[in-house]
Amino acid sequence: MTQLKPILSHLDPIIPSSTGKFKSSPYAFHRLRFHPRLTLWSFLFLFFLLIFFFCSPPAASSGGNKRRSLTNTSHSERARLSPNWPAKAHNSARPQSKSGFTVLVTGAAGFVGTHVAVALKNRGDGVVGLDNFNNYYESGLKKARKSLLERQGVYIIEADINDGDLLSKLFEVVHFTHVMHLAAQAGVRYAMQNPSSYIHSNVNGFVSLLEACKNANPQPSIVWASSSSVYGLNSKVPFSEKDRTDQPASLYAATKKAGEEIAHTYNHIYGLSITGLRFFTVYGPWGRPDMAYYFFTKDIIRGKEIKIFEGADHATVARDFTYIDDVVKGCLAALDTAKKSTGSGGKKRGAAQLRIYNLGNTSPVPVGKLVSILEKLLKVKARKKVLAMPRNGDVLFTHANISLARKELGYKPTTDLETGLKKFVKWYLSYYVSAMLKFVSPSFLQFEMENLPEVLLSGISELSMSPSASLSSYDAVRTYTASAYVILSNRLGEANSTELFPLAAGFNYSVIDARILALNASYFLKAGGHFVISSKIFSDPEALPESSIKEVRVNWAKYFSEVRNRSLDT
Ligand SMILES: O=C(O)[C@H]1O[C@H](OP(=O)(O)OP(=O)(O)OC[C@H]2O[C@@H](n3ccc(=O)[nH]c3=O)[C@H](O)[C@@H]2O)[C@H](O)[C@@H](O)[C@H]1O
Repeated sequence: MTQLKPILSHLDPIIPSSTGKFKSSPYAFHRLRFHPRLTLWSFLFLFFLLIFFFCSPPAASSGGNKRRSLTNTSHSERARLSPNWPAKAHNSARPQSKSGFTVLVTGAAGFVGTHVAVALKNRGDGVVGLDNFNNYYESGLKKARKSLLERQGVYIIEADINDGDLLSKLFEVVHFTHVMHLAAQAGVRYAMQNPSSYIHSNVNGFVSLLEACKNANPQPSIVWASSSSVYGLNSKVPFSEKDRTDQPASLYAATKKAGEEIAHTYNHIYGLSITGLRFFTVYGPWGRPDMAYYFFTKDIIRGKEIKIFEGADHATVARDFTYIDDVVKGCLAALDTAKKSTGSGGKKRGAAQLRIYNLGNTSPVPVGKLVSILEKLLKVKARKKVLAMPRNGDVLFTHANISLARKELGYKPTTDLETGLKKFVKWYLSYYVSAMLKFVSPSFLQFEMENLPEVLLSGISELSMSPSASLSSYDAVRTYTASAYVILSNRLGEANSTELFPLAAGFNYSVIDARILALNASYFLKAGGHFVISSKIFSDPEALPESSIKEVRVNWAKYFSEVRNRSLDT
């Protein structure tokens, strides 16, 4: 009976709640002893409470059938942080230039976060990154961005912005002058699959961060990423900051709009200086694989059909695609022009700056045009399917009016879509090819990354082989074969014969296409062949039945012995 006391204390007002004040009262004991029903109900209550506690899913990972649960660094996983993270953060935060800022970049392993963190570091600011490394998209890309940042001297803390304790500790260790808040659950359409992840990051996470900022002494100035999606169903073009933003078309947009209102509150009550930036479909190298330009590139290369959305009555869907370097300049200008927060230690001391700006390109481009630019750059014809835009949060078009940002931030985008996509495609191919090249001897392949798009079609002559290239180097690759397969139609004696090739393992199948095509191209070139790649990757190689995988392996081995013999003959 005694072990029930703390629990019963919440149920029975006659037992004092504070254990220190608890005195064993014969009256109380008497009441307990003579109310068996109360005891039974208490047991039941306790039982159901425990069941609820252990069975309820965390907010970020609540998912229905179609939902994907995102893994975030939870508070309990903080043990994964290196024990000397405060010292590392402290070092990383030290500005190199005299007038440099000390900036916390949240979402630093994300697309925009990585670019902004590098730009800040390069100009002499002290930068600490924070990222939860969730699995919304391929974690390898986030890790590669992290390595890039580490090479630049930026330390990233692996933690979630919802971890208030960690944030308070961080703000004690480092006196940030600025916070560039880019951590968010991105993506418009995914909000229908996993709505709670948007509330977790974009609402709860934002509040958690603002709480830490408001309590910090000194309070930092905050610049954060809102979104063009807040314009929702607004039809007045181009979108101006004065236009209505009360008709969000997706939960993503609604959470970004909520963020703008939350920013107002924290500015009003606590004197935090806050600047929101409405990004317009930002694209470029190190981009996000969930965005159309990125997965269109992947799918065009692999010959997979892409869906192009259109509005009612075949209306064109268009976006004001904005190149990453232009957006980074806008972010830095927002930090540079941000006034100081006025509060300290959680108290407001005067009115503080509150701003919102569009960061777009001011020239919307139809999605069809985006695809034709990619086709031109990749020299591969896309397999297109035009579809009515699903009702999943998308809007028909976006178009930024950037007069305000131009006037107050000096923001002036200079990159048109074709120029920006050219840089993206170059990066895409070099990123995925260079990763593959780690598996082969450096002398095996030497080619100009610039020429890779040629390779993908028929430009085998563009490929320059190292004189020391040898077939045995290819065998080295073979040892890594495993999880993914590509069909190559080759013209090496057997016109249009189709073979299944195992691809290099150690990578997610979705990221290897270009590397593999280049490798196979090199091999066949070495073998004296000419061939056209009409490649197609299985949409889900994991789904191949085990029996067919075995068969493929046998075919593969046979194939290579045949090819080797042939190449020796030539
Ligand atoms: O500015 C923003 O605030 C948002 O920009 C981005 O959203 P969106 O503009 O929707 O970009 P993205 O998905 O690349 O679709 C581009 C176009 O391709 C069309 N689209 C898309 C998929 C497809 O299969 N077919 C297609 O036609 C589609 O209809 C659309 O017209 C960010 O993802 C988001 O996080 C947020 O930052």
